[in-house]
Amino acid sequence: MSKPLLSTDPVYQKVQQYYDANGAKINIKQLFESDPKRFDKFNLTLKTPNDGDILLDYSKNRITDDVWKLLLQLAESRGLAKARDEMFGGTHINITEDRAVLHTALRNKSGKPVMVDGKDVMPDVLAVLAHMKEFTNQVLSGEWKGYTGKKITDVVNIGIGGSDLGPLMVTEALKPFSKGLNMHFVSNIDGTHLAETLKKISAESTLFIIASKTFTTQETITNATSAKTWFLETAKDPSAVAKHFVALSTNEEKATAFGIDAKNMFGFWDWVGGRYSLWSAIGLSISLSIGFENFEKLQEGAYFVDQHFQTAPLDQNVPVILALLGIWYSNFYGAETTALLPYDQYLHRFSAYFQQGDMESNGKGVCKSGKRADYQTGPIVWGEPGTNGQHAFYQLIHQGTRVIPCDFIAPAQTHNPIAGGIHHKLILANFLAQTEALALGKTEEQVRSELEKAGMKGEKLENLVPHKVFTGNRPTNSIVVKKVTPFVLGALIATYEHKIFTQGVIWDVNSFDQWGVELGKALAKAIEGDLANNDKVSSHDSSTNGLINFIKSNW
Ligand SMILES: O=P(O)(O)OC[C@H]1O[C@@](O)(CO)[C@@H](O)[C@@H]1O
Repeated sequence: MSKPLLSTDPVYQKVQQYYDANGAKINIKQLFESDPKRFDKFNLTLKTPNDGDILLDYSKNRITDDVWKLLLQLAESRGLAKARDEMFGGTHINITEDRAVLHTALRNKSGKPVMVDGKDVMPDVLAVLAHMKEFTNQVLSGEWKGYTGKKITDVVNIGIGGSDLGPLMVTEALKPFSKGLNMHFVSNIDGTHLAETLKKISAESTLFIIASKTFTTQETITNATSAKTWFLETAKDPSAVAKHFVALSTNEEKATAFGIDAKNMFGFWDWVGGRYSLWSAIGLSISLSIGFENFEKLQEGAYFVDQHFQTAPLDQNVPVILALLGIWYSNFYGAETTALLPYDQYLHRFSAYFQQGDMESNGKGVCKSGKRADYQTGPIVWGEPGTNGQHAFYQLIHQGTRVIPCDFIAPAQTHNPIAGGIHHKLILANFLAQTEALALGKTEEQVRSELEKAGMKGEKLENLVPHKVFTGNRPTNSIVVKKVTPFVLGALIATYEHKIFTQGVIWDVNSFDQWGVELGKALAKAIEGDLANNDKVSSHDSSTNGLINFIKSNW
């Protein structure tokens, strides 16, 4: 049963009224001045079994007790609890594809069944995990040999979107846990991506993973075909393919048609969305990189947050808190983007991962009811690791005209305490300073006083002052973990998955289909034909005709 448009929800309208009356007056610095213990009220700690605490500090936000209560009521009025139970319960909440959404089943450590259409899917899930474990151990032990008898030294994951971004992000984030294989990721159909990778590997000691939920994605099949051709130029014997190619897919028919041996197939199911699939067979490259035991710890971290998300009261629920803050800024303050800023170099692909995770889930303009949303839905997600971002775009975040809610993520401990730990102390100091500066800013009086102390005066000083004022009042969340471990990373990823889910419920969009990627693919197919010869084209709009004809006159 579809919901009324968010804008017609009585609680939403109360939030709007509160915003209209107070939004412009809420000032983070004043909130801290009026309540020096503000942090105590707006922070939450998750106590993990063996990986330390995870702290969420959401006090540096433009929220008062009153609006926070209203936002929590909004989550209730939009039926979050019921929607959450439907997801975990296997209801076909992906209504346009008539599918359940159960990436959570992949990491279900309860020992209890998960029913999809009357069938417990856990035996199949566990069977694939067992196959992944066996294969991982065979490769890492050297038992699995290439066609010349050499052990595998390099793994090339060929996939795109959810079949690339998750494995790439996680293997980068958990490099300290690497078991020693050289990991490569090829995603772009631009031949450069594969060509540059092939320069680094030897056919006889490389395992190619063809990762594709549908096994129809043009980029992946093109790259896989070229990789197989390259491989056979050396190996010659087609039977060697079975030792060097495996497939991760829901489509066994297409994978075997490609030439993958059925026993080298690692399957998953249509109730696993591509951008939620790293927990599935798609995570095989992760398992090969860090070992199956660490892959399971990654899953356990996600399961820990699944439990938290399902059981914690909404006002003590980390994904819900992050979701409601995002709604407050996007639907009321008009923020169009949100920045993910990990202060940990290993997490350098974290933001890129959630560009797909968030924007492909909630980048929807039509609600589940079929009505067009007359309010903002999914934000633009972006970001780079600190401190690099500080030297690229923090000028805009600090002094620009836009509200950019930022999530900072930082580990108390580094994996690389080089130079006596000074590097880590400095990155932590920068992380802490940035959130403080964004919240509190620097007043005109402070600027003037500083410039006068530096000996500046008169017109020169007056002209400079406005340019050096920091308005502050720029909202941030800080998530601090003890150390980035497989468990902690799994918890972080699941936290954001459930934040995205929660926002999708409130906006009433289907967070689990992605029809928006289809039109471009279809048009590309048509243009492929135009590029098959040197004839001038005139069948498109004048821009596309002009572009095609220019390319043809220059190739
Ligand atoms: O895993 P596959 O089926 O090759 O899809 C790859 C990616 O393509 C999409 O854009 C869907 O077409 C993403 O949703 C998906 O993760």
